[in-house]
Amino acid sequence: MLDQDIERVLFTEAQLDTRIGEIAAEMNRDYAGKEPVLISVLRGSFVFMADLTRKITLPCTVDFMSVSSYGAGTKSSGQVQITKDLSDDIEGRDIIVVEDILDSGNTLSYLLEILKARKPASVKLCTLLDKPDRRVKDVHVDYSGFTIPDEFVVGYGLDYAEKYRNLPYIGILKPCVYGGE
Ligand SMILES: O=P(O)(O)OC[C@H]1O[C@H](OP(=O)(O)OP(=O)(O)O)[C@H](O)[C@@H]1O
Ligand code: HPA
Ligand SMILES: [Mg+2]
Repeated sequence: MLDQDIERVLFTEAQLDTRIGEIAAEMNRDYAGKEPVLISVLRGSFVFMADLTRKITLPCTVDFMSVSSYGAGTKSSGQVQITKDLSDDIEGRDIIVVEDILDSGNTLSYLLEILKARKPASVKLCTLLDKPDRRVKDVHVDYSGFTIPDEFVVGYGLDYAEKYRNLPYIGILKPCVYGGE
């Protein structure tokens, strides 16, 4: 059972649902009269993206980009690779980048630079989790779900070595699972 590898639950399904409703309500106000493009950063943000977009009542479009920097470990390699690019042009569009977690900042600082170079009308960042203790790159966040301590978390899209993404809650992984103390 996946549950056995979890030290403690950080956010339950109900807590996630409530907070995501609040973020969507803010977006519904901020983008009234506009038609933003929500860009999901795969793979980690797929669950958050699905729940967030269903709470957005504005006309919007979705697109997907895939980047990877963690491989099978718990520390950023610092090397970010685009493994799938967007399907559509974003020039002149209001874009909202949707991420599961902002940790070292390596992924998003790289990604945001690439997206800004494509001349969108505006760029905002929405991250479900923010882990500021491990930041090495400065990244401005517009919508943040929760600030979390310096622990490796999994579930609700977040993985360790590609596992645990299907847990419906967010939990702290037992360090013994990844060889920590
Ligand atoms: O701020 P950072 O230290 O860069 O970490 C955050 C990024 O790392 C994870 O992705 P990962 O590279 O593991 O790919 P994944 O989304 O497929 O799990 C996570 O989903 C974020 O995209
Ligand atoms: O705490 C984390 N959990 C899962 N993936 C991650 N990518 C960066 N930080 C994390
Ligand atoms: Mg990951």
